[in-house]
Amino acid sequence: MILTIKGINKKFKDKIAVNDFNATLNTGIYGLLGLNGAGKTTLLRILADVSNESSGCILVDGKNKKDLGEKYRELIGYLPQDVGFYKNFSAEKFLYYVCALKGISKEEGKIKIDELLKFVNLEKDRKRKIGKFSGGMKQRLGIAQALLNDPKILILDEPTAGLDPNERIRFKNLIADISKDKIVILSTHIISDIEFIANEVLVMKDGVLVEQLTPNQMIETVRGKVCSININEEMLHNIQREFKVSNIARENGKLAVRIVGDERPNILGTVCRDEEPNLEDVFLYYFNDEAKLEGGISN
Ligand SMILES: Nc1ncnc2c1ncn2[C@@H]1O[C@H](COP(=O)(O)OP(=O)(O)OP(=O)(O)O)[C@@H](O)[C@H]1O
Repeated sequence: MILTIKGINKKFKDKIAVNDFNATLNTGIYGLLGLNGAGKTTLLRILADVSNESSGCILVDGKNKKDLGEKYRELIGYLPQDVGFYKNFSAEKFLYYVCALKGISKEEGKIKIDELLKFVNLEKDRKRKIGKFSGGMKQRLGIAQALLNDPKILILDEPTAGLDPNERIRFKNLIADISKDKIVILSTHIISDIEFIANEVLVMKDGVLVEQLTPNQMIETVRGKVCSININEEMLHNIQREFKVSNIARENGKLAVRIVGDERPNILGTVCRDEEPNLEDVFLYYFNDEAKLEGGISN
């Protein structure tokens, strides 16, 4: 299956949220990466057919979303940022409710619900009220509801938001498992969420697709632009002001500072060492000054 996003534009009054977005997606996992407000949700809502594009079109194997109508929606599984769970519903009741909305019969639904609750590891919690679920459990239930109609295109909007590290790993494994015969599109602003599972990363900035590359290709785009230097602590402030710092660590009483960018510091008596780039460096490079180093100095 080939999903073609062709010249998609979305305008809200005078705001262009998605700007001439073009991409071709095959089976596999695609990470849609961008800062808050980049236009990810807007694009995913258009792909999920809950919002209309201002112009452009979405094609599945060359057929227009608008002409396919209901047939298009049957291909889609969608996990929005806010699912709108009913707190008093049990997991099982909620899934039956979604089946009804999707036009899946009770008999067919029962088989699918049993299978999916097992798959997302919520079988023993099926009778529990969603109001008592953790963030990770809710996300797994969200995935289950998106998979009820066995979609060929799975759209996940910030699926790892609010998950703890363990839940994140479990969730990533689940996605990798699902993606064998599907197009999975997953939006995030956290690079580690897609580092090892995405076949391709689509970098979105101010509504525009700026790159569509494999994680390795992305890393290659910053090769030669990552270095580290050892400095005294009092120099850190100046370095941070002038360069993009991706990591700071203490080393023998000095600070080892990792820097990303086209330019390198030229400090008398210090040597700039070339470093092997990683996706964190890529993120910092693409998102420039908007992305700030979170956390402090690692020891
Ligand atoms: N209904 C709307 N009316 C007006 N402006 C909107 C509307 N929806 C989104 N926008 C604007 O479009 C831009 C893109 O928003 P969008 O939610 O798609 O970004 P995002 O990348 O998903 O960010 P986030 O991660 O914060 O959800 C933002 O500037 C947002 O304020």
